Amino acid sequence: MSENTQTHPAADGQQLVVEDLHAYYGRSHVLQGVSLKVGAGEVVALLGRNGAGKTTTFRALTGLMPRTTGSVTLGDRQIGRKSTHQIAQLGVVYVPSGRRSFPMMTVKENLLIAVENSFRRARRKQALDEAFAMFPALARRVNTNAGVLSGGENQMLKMACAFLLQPTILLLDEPTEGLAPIVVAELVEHVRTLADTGVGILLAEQNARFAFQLSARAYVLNKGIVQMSGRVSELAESEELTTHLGI
Ligand SMILES: Nc1ncnc2c1ncn2[C@@H]1O[C@H](COP(=O)(O)OP(=O)(O)OP(=O)(O)O)[C@@H](O)[C@H]1O
Repeated sequence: MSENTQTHPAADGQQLVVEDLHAYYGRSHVLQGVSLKVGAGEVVALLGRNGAGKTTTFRALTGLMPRTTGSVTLGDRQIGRKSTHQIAQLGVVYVPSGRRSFPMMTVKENLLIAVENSFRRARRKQALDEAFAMFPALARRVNTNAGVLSGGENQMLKMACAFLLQPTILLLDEPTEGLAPIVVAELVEHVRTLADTGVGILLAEQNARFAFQLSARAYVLNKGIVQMSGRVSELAESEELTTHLGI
């Protein structure tokens, strides 16, 4: 991964543009022409019920689906045909839902894996310090095995690891899944702080209330199709939204 003069340069202003994305599991045509945009420093919600296609969208954007068509660009680069590793190196980083940190390794060891991928030795300590400053709860658990963290702490660890990969665009998949409301409220602040560093965030959520606190724009998926999109201030008033999300 490329080095920059600052430890965490704000993302370089590149926009993610997805046009007419189709994805298939075998014969099952799951995404049927998804188009969306995410700009630098923007939090954009990707809403939809269970099975609407949110995770499949993220998998398709990061080279994890067996068959896709359509165009995915980051800035002026086509990334749609690249490998998962190359896509991450170019700055599109996927944070899956559920518990996926290395459970038998400590918080610090998990973070070091990300740091060693992204920074030369001389800059690693500074980068780690920045991650701990951004997620103070992790600083208090530095030598704790990731496997015994609470759900909220684990989510923070995943977000901190992603931050250390110096993303341009973060794909955050249901960060609130299974978390208590008080922890969800704390996560709002962390997602905002990440976006304030210039990272564009595409936030997949069933929890529309959480997503609406963070996002100015949203896309609503239903059966692999973008059924609605626009400004959250307008979508939130729509009865159609209630039908699509069951809220
Ligand atoms: N490995 C798979 N093989 C076949 N079909 C799959 C597979 N994974 C998901 N699907 C199907 O693809 C569709 C979209 O699922 P996806 O997981 O993308 O939805 P989602 O919006 O992320 O929902 P959830 O919140 O439940 O993850 C669903 O109909 C689902 O059953």
